[in-house]
This record gives sequence, structure tokens and C-alpha cells, in this order.
Amino acid sequence: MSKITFIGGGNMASAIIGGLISRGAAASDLHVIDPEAARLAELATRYGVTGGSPDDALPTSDVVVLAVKPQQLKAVSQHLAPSLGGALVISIAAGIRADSLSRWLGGHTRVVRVMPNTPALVQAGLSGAYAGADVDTSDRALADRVLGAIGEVVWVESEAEIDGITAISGSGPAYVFYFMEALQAAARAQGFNIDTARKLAYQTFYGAVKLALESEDDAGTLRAKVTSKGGTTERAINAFETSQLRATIIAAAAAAAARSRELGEELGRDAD
Ligand SMILES: NC(=O)C1=CN([C@@H]2O[C@H](COP(=O)(O)OP(=O)(O)OC[C@H]3O[C@@H](n4cnc5c(N)ncnc54)[C@H](O)[C@@H]3O)[C@@H](O)[C@H]2O)C=CC1
Ligand SMILES: O=C(O)[C@@H]1CCC=N1
Repeated sequence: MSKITFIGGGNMASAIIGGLISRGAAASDLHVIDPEAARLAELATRYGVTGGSPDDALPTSDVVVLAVKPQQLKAVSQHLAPSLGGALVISIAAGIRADSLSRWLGGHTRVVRVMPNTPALVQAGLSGAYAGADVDTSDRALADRVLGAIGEVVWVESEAEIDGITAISGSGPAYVFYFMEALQAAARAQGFNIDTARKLAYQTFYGAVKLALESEDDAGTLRAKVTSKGGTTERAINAFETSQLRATIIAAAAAAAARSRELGEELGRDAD
């Protein structure tokens, strides 16, 4: 198995480490660098991985996963640049473009830029991935193995598509949670107590998603099958359509994609 070093041992790194371990990776192949000793101790206890501080030497690694906050990436990359060797670098930082990263890494172009999402925490994530210029098919396979540990991987051929991925699957879990919150509030408005309201909303989501994933029908067909002519669902869907909910969702995602493009400019520029 490849030697993988994580720079930053927070939520997302922990999700990837957990996924890799559950897929049979040896803890001795995984190393984490983080300034927080308590964080390293927690990861060591939970997964048996070794750790070190940013001042320690980078161990020889096949893959280096950059999992710090975007605002920290420039300083972290410049610090790592001299000791990277031939490692494949996978960055999960939102908004940082592959060419900015390569520049900060001193011209290192074996870089994969990834936009994961938080369902990675339960290994049901989706990662959009973009391969920089010098990433070959074996690097892609290596990245697939790492990212596959937290869910599905979708490769995009143009980096601009990462903004679209960010708007749909990166931010998307928040849209779903928003709808869940609203459905729970609707249940409260129907007089159910908080526990029952939560159960009604969450189980309905879970059941509908499971049905959609396991069914041959698309979402539109499944919706039509719930919607009896002249019945209750039709009244509710009509209310959604009257308030242009579908158009609002499409416009909201377009706003998120625009913000992702802006962040790419701001973070690339500010950090130079
Ligand atoms: N939360 C989300 O929905 C998504 C997050 N991301 C990206 O994932 C990255 C990590 O996010 P989280 O895991 O949520 O953050 P986090 O805050 O949980 O983890 C960041 C870790 O980096 C450590 N750190 C700080 N300075 C460091 C240094 N100099 N060297 C090494 N480690 C250092 C911190 O101690 C912390 O443990 C971010 O760049 C974020 O943009 C990407 C997609 C989705
Ligand atoms: O909201 C954000 O900017 C990040 C990117 C995708 C999810 N969280």
C-alpha cells in the first residue's frame, strides 16, 4: 500500500483516514501532520496512525493530502515544497486552483484538486476531482483509491467544472439539510412534538433517497407515482411551483458556483 501523509488532521482528513482504514489500509502507512497535539492523540487512539507537528520533517510519502483551511494553504505549501520529492499531491481545499497550488509548491505539477463533501464522514461522499497537467493514469488510479475510501469520485476534464461541482455536491448537503429543517418545521406546524417531527422528516428523506437509489425510475417518475390526481401531494407540489421553488434552487446553485469562481480569484490573488 502507498504511504500517505495528511497535512491537517481535521474533519475531512479524519473521514478519509477512517475510510482508508475500514478498507484495509495499514495504519502504519498513514501519517498526519497537525499543530494540535490533542488532534493527533485523538487520531492515534481512534485509528492507530502516527503523527507529527508541522516543524517535523515530512516522511517519505507516495501521496500528500492537503487538508488544511484554504487560507492556510499558501504558507503550508511553501513550507512543504522542498521536501515533497515525487509525491502525488491531493488538495481538498475549497477554491484553491491547481495552478496557484503548483506555484506555491515550487513548480510541483503532480497535483489533483478535489472538492469532497461532508457525507464523506459516513463514507457516502462525492468528490469532484481535477487532474493537473502532470498527473498520469497511475496517479489518477492512486487518487481514486484514496478518494474512493469516502465515497464516489467524479473526474472533470476542465477545472472550471469544479465550481459547478462545488455548487451542487460540495454545498449540496446544506441544501438538503435546509429542506429537512423546513419539513421538520412543517411537522411542528401540524402539531407534532419535536422528536416526532424530526423522525417524520428524517425518515421520509432517508426512505425517499433509498427508494430513488434502488429504483429504476428517475426522480420525476417517482414523484408522479406519489402524486394522485386531485389529491394531497398535487396541492403541495402546485404550491412549490407557484412559489417557483425549482427555479429558486437552480438560481441558488448558480449563485454558489459564482461564489466559488470569486473565491478562486480572491484566494489565488490574496495569497500571492
Ligand atoms: N467542510 C466541508 O463541507 C468541506 C471542506 N472542504 C475543505 O477541506 C479542508 C479541511 O476542512 P476541515 O477538515 O473541515 O477543517 P478542520 O478545521 O476540521 O481541519 C483543519 C486542520 O488543519 C490543522 N492545521 C492548521 N494549521 C496547520 C498546519 N500549518 N499544518 C498542518 N495542519 C494544520 C488544524 O489544526 C485542523 O486540525 C478545507 O480546505 C475545506 O475547504 C472541502 C469540501 C467540503
Ligand atoms: O461553503 C463553502 O464554501 C464550502 C465549499 C463547499 C462546502 N463548503
